[in-house]
Amino acid sequence: MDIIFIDDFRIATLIGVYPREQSVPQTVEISLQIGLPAQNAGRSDDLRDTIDYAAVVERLRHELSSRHFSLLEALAEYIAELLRKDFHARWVRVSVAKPGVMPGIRRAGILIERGEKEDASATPA
Ligand SMILES: Nc1nc2c(c(=O)[nH]1)N=C([C@H](O)[C@@H](O)CO)CN2
Repeated sequence: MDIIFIDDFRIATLIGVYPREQSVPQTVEISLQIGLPAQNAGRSDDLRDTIDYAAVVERLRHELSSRHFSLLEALAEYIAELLRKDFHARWVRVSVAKPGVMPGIRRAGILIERGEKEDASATPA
């Protein structure tokens, strides 16, 4: 399995359980690991054989500009599902965090993994 990663994508969105959080956007930090079959693009050197990380970022910008989630868990689940269904990721690790959410805490968040990490198509070395 090859893993595309996007680290600390910072974006403002409506997120939170409290009333104020439903009208004032907050910054969240999103990190993604996106697993796909090994070596295809490495061998072909063709963007069509992989997942375009720029397309992922643009899609998330679009989605998060028009949605509200109460929990970070729900946002992470939404992103994981989108990556698996629309980008055909085999396995994803999604972390979503709120920076500075409480005094003395750098950030708090959630990390989820979805899909199969084993690469059934991998040939033994
Ligand atoms: N497990 C979670 N706990 C909390 C969340 C969350 O998304 N997942 N959210 C909040 C509030 O929205 C908080 O961020 C406001 O400071 C509290 N706990």
